[in-house]
Amino acid sequence: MDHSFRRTVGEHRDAVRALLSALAPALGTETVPLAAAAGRILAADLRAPRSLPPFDNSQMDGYAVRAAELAAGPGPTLARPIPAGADAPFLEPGTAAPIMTGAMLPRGADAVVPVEATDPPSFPAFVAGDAPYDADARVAFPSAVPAGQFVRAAGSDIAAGATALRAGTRLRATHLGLAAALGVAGLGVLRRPRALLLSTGDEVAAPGAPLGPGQIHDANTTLLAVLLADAGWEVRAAGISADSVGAFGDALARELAPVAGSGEAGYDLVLTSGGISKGAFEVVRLALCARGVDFGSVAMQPGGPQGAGLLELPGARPTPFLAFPGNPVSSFVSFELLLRPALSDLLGLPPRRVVEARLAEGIGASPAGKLQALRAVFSPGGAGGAGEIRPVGGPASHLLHALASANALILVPAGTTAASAGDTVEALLIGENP
Ligand SMILES: Nc1nc2c(c(=O)[nH]1)N[C@H]1C(S)=C(S)[C@@H](COP(=O)(O)OP(=O)(O)OC[C@H]3O[C@@H](n4cnc5c(N)ncnc54)[C@H](O)[C@@H]3O)O[C@H]1N2
Ligand code: MOO
Repeated sequence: MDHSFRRTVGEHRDAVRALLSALAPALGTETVPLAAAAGRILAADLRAPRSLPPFDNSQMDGYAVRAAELAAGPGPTLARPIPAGADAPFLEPGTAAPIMTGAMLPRGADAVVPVEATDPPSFPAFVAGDAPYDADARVAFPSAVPAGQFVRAAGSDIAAGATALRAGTRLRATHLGLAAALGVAGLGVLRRPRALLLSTGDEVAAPGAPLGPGQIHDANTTLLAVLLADAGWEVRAAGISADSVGAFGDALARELAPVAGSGEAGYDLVLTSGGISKGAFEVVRLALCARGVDFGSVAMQPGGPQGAGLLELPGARPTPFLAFPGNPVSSFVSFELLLRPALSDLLGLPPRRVVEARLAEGIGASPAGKLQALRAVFSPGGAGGAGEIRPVGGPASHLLHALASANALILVPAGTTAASAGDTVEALLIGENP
């Protein structure tokens, strides 16, 4: 491989995909209780161990009846009420059984008449147990009731043995509610991949720490940790390494030392920020260019400087490694354009949506030959019309405030250097995934 690459966004994205492609099969699985499975990836198809509903039951508070009897002649007399959570006794011909929503439909019945459709429109006192059972209580029923009315048939939601959830599903509340209804207490999910995050720079201090002259607070650790955690990763934030090749190498070696007893490093990805461009103290590049990592430039702005490779440190397992640029917006754009697509492929992370939108104001000075990602606010159009998009801040990669107020990245193609108000552009939505 060329050790100082120049790549298009697509080429580097593919390189990142290739680097991480071994990840999913190597993750292994674990079984977790349902409440802990939210956001995790289902490891194998879940087959329904029973039907839902498990038995025919009533959809209304009312009376279980034989529909044909109502049309035929004198109304049925009242049987004893059917308690919920119990086996329903056979419905004798000529009778109607008071039944509550969810109670088992008695054999012999084929429809339910809601109580408000009868006369009187409320249950006699014995139904609630407020009076002794009264075989002489009379209720008038409508005469035309279709068979099946208000009956929830066994298996009408899902039949026993059918596939309830597919392997690869990123589990949400609705999936887990279904598993719970099927009586499944825990699910086999992919082990969460583990990432090690390391920020670099003598000028960078942890949020909360006092700042010396020329120092700034570390935005990247938080930004990247949250992006990875949202994507289902377990993240160890190893802090900030000084701008010294020795200190950086020591920090990496310490973090990647084999986990006691397992003989393996515990990370599936190491991600650094900063220290990779053309300065005099580019620690990441200097420390790792001879250790399996390639550094170079990708035709995008922000996010041009990049490093990627299989990190080889003595005593540690080769580990996928990515180096993002230090500017916070560059790190964010690198995650969205280069890393997220690989995570979507591997881990079922929903891809970001790309939309077309009309520019509310013109844009200019996009660098020739580079894809530019401009921060912007997208407003969806009404009634099928294209939405509108308005750039916020500017193209520079230190503008975190503008990034925080953006919900989209305008993607200005490599061949375009300017566009006018009213032109249609493509934008990546970076707000909540649908
Ligand atoms: N002569 C050149 N200089 C630069 C070039 C170039 O092509 N020629 N490229 C510029 C571009 S583009 C970028 S992006 C940056 C990338 O630089 P590095 O990845 O080496 O990052 P640093 O120099 O360490 O930092 C850049 C910038 O970001 C700030 N920073 C770093 N870490 C953090 C953090 N964790 N939280 C907040 N801010 C951080 C740092 O203070 C710098 O201001 O290089 C350009 N230079
Ligand atoms: O690529 Mo740098 O990320 O423009 O600021």
